[in-house]
Order: sequence, then C-alpha cells, then structure tokens
Amino acid sequence: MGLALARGWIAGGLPADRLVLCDPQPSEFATQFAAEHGIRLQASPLGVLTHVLVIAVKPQVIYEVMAEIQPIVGSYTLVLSIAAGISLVGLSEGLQTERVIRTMPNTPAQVGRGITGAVGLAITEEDRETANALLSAAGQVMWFDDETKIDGVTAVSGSGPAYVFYMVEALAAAARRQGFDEEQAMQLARATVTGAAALMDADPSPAGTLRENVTSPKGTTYAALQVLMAPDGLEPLLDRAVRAARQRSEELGRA
Ligand SMILES: NC(=O)C1=CN([C@@H]2O[C@H](COP(=O)(O)OP(=O)(O)OC[C@H]3O[C@@H](n4cnc5c(N)ncnc54)[C@H](OP(=O)(O)O)[C@@H]3O)[C@@H](O)[C@H]2O)C=CC1
Ligand SMILES: O=C(O)[C@@H]1CCC=N1
Repeated sequence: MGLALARGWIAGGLPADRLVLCDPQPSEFATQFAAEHGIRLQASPLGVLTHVLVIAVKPQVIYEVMAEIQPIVGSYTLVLSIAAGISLVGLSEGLQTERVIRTMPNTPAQVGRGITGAVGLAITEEDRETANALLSAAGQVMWFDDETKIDGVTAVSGSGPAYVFYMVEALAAAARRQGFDEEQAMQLARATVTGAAALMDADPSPAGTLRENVTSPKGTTYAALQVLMAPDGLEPLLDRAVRAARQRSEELGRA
C-alpha cells in the first residue's frame, strides 16, 4: 500500500527528490519503481531529516519498527500512519510525538482514485494541510474527529476494493456456469464492473436509481435482484463481512 501511495504522489507531481523510500528488503517492484523515477531507496530512515514520516509497515511489526526509527522523529516531523488498527495513542507512544495522523487509504490510490479516512492527534492546521495535500494526490480524503470511525473506514473502503474484485471473480464463475470459457467469462465480468463504476462516476444519480434504470419491470434483472435483495441476500452478507473486518481492525490495535 505504501508503494501504491508513492505511485499516486509521483503521478500527482511530487518531485522524486522529496521522497525517500525505506525498506530493509525492497521487492523487485519497489527497486524498479525507485530506479525508474530516480527516488532514493534505502534500508532504514535513520539519518534522514524527515519532515513527513509515512509509516506503511504491517501492524504486526509496527511497534518493533517504531522503536527502531524513533530517533529520527523530531519536533519538525509530522507522522502519518496507514496501518490498520494502530491507534493514535499507540503511534504517539511508539514515536514519542503527538504530531500524529492515523489514516486509512485504499489501493485505487495508485491511480489517483483512492479514498482515505484520516484523524489527527495534536496537529496544527498546517499539519492537516500538509497531510491533506499528500493524501488528496491519491484521491478523496475524509477527515474525522472521532478515531473509532477509522476502524469503520478500514472495513468499508480500506478493504472494500477486495470485495469488488471478488465480485468480479464470483460473476465470472457464474458466467462460466453459463457455458462461457474462462477468458470470455472474465471479459464479461470485468467490463461489467468497470463499466458500471465508470457510469456511476459520470452520473451523480443515486446508486439505487442507476440500479432501477437496469431493472425492466418483471424482467431479467428483477428476477436476479429478487435473489440478491432477499433477506438472506447481499446486504446481510456484506454487513457480516464489514463487521468481521472492523473486528479485525480493532484486534490489530490491541495486539
Ligand atoms: N493493502 C491495502 O489495501 C491497505 C493496506 N494498509 C496498511 O498498509 C500497511 C502495509 O500493508 P500492505 O501494503 O498490504 O503489506 P505489504 O506486506 O505489501 O507491505 C509492507 C511492506 O513493508 C515492508 N517492511 C517490513 N519491515 C519494514 C521496515 N522495517 N521498514 C520498512 N519497510 C518494511 C515489507 O517488506 P517485506 O515484505 O520484506 O516484509 C513490505 O514491503 C499495513 O499496515 C496495512 O494495514 C492500509 C490501507 C489499505
Ligand atoms: O487487509 C488489511 O488488513 C489491509 C487494511 C485495509 C486493506 N488492507
């Protein structure tokens, strides 16, 4: 996810010499990305004068990483975390600063179409503007005063792209059962979801209206929606999925 953000920032015009990527074992992709854009890539941020420190490691290793990098955090450093579940207090204690922002982006950030939820601890208006400039290069930003909202953002939009991609996989599987080969099934499913998303993007009508526009009276869509909108249909299923993601976000924060 850190690289997705970095790609969004570079695509959005952030000069490469303002960015230092730190990873003790960078992937081939990260190495290539850094080389291609002339971005400094190093094992650790120790020694870097850091005005904005973006922490994008897994929640399971974040406390260990914070203990290691705390010395680079000074009064001049604004900290921005994207780690699921890790609280403002946890970040503040780990890095010995209150200039901390907890965020939850999502992977469409890499094409500038992400949405990020954000909440700050003791940040100034200037800190908020700095973070907003970075985050909005990757898409929309929603600020909250209540930190618990970030667990909800994580469960809805942070994890959400995976739900949509799975919907494509499931629709393609259903298409295969209708006799299409794998390639045809995936083409039909993928174009349906990207096309529907593009239509929703272009037309501000409520999603319900767009759905009704597809649904001819007593037609085929109506028949399908009788199944999807049944009491045991998609809504309760998504509700369970979102609750499970939220619970996991809360658990990661306690671990
Ligand atoms: N994936 C997503 O859609 C989203 C993820 N997030 C958050 O982003 C964070 C990363 O998740 P994700 O991108 O999925 O996971 P990844 O494993 O893809 O990314 C974590 C990266 O951090 C590297 N890393 C490990 N230790 C260090 C270290 N000491 N210093 C610097 N880098 C290190 C890892 O390397 P290695 O693989 O070698 O361990 C890996 O490349 C998590 O906290 C997650 O909650 C937030 C929003 C959305
Ligand atoms: O799966 C995860 O834990 C991360 C957080 C949100 C999306 N991916």
